[in-house]
Amino acid sequence: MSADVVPEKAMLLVDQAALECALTRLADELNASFNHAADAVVVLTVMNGAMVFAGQLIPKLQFPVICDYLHATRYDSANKTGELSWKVRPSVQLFGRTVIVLDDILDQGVTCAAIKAFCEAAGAAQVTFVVMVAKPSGCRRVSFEADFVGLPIPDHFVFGMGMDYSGLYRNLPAIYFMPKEEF
Ligand SMILES: O=P(O)(O)OC[C@H]1O[C@H](OP(=O)(O)OP(=O)(O)O)[C@H](O)[C@@H]1O
Ligand code: HPA
Repeated sequence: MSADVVPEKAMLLVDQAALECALTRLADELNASFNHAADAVVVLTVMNGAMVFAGQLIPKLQFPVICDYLHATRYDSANKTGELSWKVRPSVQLFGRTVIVLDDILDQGVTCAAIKAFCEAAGAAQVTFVVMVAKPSGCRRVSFEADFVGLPIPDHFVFGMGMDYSGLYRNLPAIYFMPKEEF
């Protein structure tokens, strides 16, 4: 997608080159941590936001993986409460498995905390959270930190690289934010 379809007043926060570096570093860290796993690792992508992140990160992983997804969202047309609503649960059995969860953004922490509780209740042996970007800990509504973070970002509403702004712009290949006065 070319820059002329970025919304007016949007500011670039992380360009494509910086994202590529962050994804390569994340993959190196994951490859170092999981290359001795005895069994295939279940990689769960959190739809919708993490689809672009996962699509770029997963091909860089060099250990056996079973790819699956879950769909959980806090905001959609049927739910404006900010509570997590589950649309699709993972299909693969998590019991006894090593699980890596990929999400695009850690903000208030509600989504990741609920997914962690779900995986633990399903009997996963180990659950590791990998997020493309993380807002500062002060943004959390529940206590949660990811195990691996691509890039720390400031507390702005961000979009692009899978993250939406009013349902749009997930296809932007970089991360943008809207200045607070425009938001
Ligand atoms: O840390 P939190 O404050 O819980 O927010 C993070 C979550 O919010 C977004 O999902 P959203 O519910 O907007 O659905 P989407 O992935 O379909 O955009 C994002 O993709 C994360 O999964
Ligand atoms: O800043 C954000 N942008 C897009 N989606 C989000 N979900 C939580 N925070 C954000």
